[in-house]
Amino acid sequence: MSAHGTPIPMMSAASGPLSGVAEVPGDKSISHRALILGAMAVGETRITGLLEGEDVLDTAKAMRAFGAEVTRDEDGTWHVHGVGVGGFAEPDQVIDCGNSGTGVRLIMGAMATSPITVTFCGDASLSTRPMARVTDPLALFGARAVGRSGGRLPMTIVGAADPVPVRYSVPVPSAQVKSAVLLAGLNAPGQTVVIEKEATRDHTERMLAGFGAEVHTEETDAGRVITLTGQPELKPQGIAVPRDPSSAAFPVCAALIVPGSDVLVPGIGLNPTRAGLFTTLREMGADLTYENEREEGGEPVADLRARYSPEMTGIRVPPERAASMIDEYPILAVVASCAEGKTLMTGVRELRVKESDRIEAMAVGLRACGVTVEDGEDWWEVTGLGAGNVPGGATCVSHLDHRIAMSFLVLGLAAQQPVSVDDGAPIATSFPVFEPLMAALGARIVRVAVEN
Ligand SMILES: O=C(O)C1=C[C@@H](OP(=O)(O)O)[C@@H](O)[C@H](O)C1
Ligand SMILES: C=C(OP(=O)(O)O)C(=O)O
Repeated sequence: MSAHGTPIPMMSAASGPLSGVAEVPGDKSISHRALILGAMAVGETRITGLLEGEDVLDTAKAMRAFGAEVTRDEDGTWHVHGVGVGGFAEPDQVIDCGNSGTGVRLIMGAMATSPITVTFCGDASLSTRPMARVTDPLALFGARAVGRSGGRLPMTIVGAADPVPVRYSVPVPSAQVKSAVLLAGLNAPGQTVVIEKEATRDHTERMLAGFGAEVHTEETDAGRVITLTGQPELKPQGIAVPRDPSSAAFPVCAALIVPGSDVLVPGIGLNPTRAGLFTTLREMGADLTYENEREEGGEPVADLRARYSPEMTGIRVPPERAASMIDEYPILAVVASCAEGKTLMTGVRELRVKESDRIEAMAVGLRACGVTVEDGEDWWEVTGLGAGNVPGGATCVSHLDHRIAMSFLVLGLAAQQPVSVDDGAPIATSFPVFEPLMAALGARIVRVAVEN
């Protein structure tokens, strides 16, 4: 089964130098938040650069079901007419969040302090992912959740009619959990406090402040303490979504491992809570430079230039960096396969509960491509073979996971034999223009016809 339809088998093969400019689409995390906060503001929010991937389109659909008016101009500008904090209507249909953990968890938070009852579902991947991490703190506000065993979707949330504010220490490093609690806190009276030991992406805090909410972050010995004052009137915004560093990772890493490549990826968001991969690649010896560093819409941005880097070496990636590159470990493992020596990644337990168990999915596929990978619950280690030495030649299983599919397709560009993936359909959840964008750089990535 694919994310939203028929599987699309794909294959990639050794390519000539990749060159050109790769304009990757808008940031997925920021796009979800722009739609949700736009729907909770009073008046019209205007969004440019919104990611039009399936995950975000499912969130747009959900916001309509809650009563917001969400429209798109022909030029790709989106408009959200919000209903105000506490103004969500009860949807008359099940909210299908497709493949998106961010979508379902943030929307659960946003509705949990309104007196409405909502049933959520998702695809086969999302239906395996843990939701108790969100419904536990939402229960403290007074919301009730009934789902499948193990706290899985489909799940119904009965929102709190008289919510109370909450003080919550997030037990796992998760921006989705933090954001769900903050969004729930919007419609609770008084102050909601979230404490996170490890800093995770802070787009919700930044955007809440942009919409006029009173939100403060304090760095303490216990971690980040975020305090939100409830029941604000959110003021609609103009939001320019920066390009997604998690999508930029694919053309950047492809350029580093394909001989002769020189690729420019302009306008990439380099919020420090997201940029860990690029720091790691530079430590490995990648020829990766930041050009034209600037600030756009309150986020640091630069043009990334990546050139073929045959001399990269394996490193130990520090566990405290994990949150800032959590979605980038699969593609880092591909680069690590083409570097000299071992790359050890620790503190990465969370990779096991993404769209797939990403350590397992990558380890199995890389081994089939001739790379040695060892792993434990919270770590994995890739033994690099050096530039040009990865055999490839396998069909890898994507497990409904866009990042697994894209990672193996990038590996095939630098491997000795082509690499196939059983299903590239999930790529459309986050990077709908991956195929034409990579083709324009010179990458040989094709769909494989299925015989009936
Ligand atoms: O808040 C977000 O937008 C996201 C948070 C991360 O998930 P967790 O919060 O589960 O770590 C990340 O993996 C996901 O792609 C997007
Ligand atoms: C983990 C991811 O997304 P989500 O949790 O929103 O499904 C991702 O995009 O890599």
